[in-house]
Amino acid sequence: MTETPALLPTAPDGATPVRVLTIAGSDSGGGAGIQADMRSFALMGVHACVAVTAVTVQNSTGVSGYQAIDPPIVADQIRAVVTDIGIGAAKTGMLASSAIINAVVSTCADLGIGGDGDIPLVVDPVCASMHGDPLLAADALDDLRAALIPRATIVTPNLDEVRLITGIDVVDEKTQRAAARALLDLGARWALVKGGHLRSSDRSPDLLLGAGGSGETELEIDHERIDTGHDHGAGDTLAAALTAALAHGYSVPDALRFAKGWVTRCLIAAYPLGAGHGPVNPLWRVAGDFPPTR
Ligand SMILES: Nc1ncnc2c1ncn2[C@@H]1O[C@H](COP(=O)(O)OP(=O)(O)O)[C@@H](O)[C@H]1O
Ligand SMILES: Cc1ncc(COP(=O)(O)OP(=O)(O)O)c(N)n1
Repeated sequence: MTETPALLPTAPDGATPVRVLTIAGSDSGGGAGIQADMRSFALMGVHACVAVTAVTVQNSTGVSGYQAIDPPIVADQIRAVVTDIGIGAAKTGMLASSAIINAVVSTCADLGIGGDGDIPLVVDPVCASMHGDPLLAADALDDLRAALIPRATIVTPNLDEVRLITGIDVVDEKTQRAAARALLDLGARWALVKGGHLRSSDRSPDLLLGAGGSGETELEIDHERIDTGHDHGAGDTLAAALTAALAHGYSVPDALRFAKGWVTRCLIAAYPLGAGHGPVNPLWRVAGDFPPTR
């Protein structure tokens, strides 16, 4: 078995890199949402296109409001970049409302993103910020379950999101597995139940379940907990790394091995910001000597 590399291959100077699309909300504090995606994508060496779904008013202490984008404008952003620039994979983050979920789902279906299409779709089912501020209307949960999750190549809820979506309270490995199965039953090809919020544990175990080869594949991917209060954007960063690796053609389990290494390294480098929680930090990639330009 070959080892999953810690970094993705990069394109030589002047060559078009692998492209991805993030369909997500803006975080004015720069730590989560589109901003987390963009900085991780850039530092992983992929070109990221963007479909903005909402503009949040957010800092390190929470989200005080947001303005959702008109659903046809969200759909048009997706169509404009996919039909011109082309992408190897896409991810969804904050989608704010049922109307945006449905616009995203029907546009992705038209363009072969997720479902049985050729372009993998990572669904990070963002429902609320880490402070509990809502980022998805409560009446949009049915469409999340019935329309978006069935298009997901992989769905990546945290424990709060899994409880809202499946009703299962994950407290240990058994309930984590039951929750992953419930997500597959909703129609996702793969389900990753993240253990970042299993606060009782000194580990951070994520459980992946899905269809691989002849039967079902299960992978528990674990890391010692990093002792940091600065984990804002961890879920976005993990999903962005999964998306980049899938765009490079990795299998879902290998993409997860890469992504877990990436987010763990970003948690080690996380820094304080403002009065609340600071962000996970992919800027470790630019530390060190600047390489010669010629
Ligand atoms: N303190 C931590 N130490 C190690 N890994 C962590 C820590 N917090 C989160 N993770 C990992 O980061 C990823 C994102 O998880 P999580 O924080 O649960 O997502 P979200 O940001 O969506 O709430 C998962 O792989 C999780 O296991
Ligand atoms: C605009 C926006 N999108 C997503 C989130 C949530 O980010 P996530 O990485 O799930 O993590 P938390 O830091 O909130 O746990 C957000 N806050 N804003």
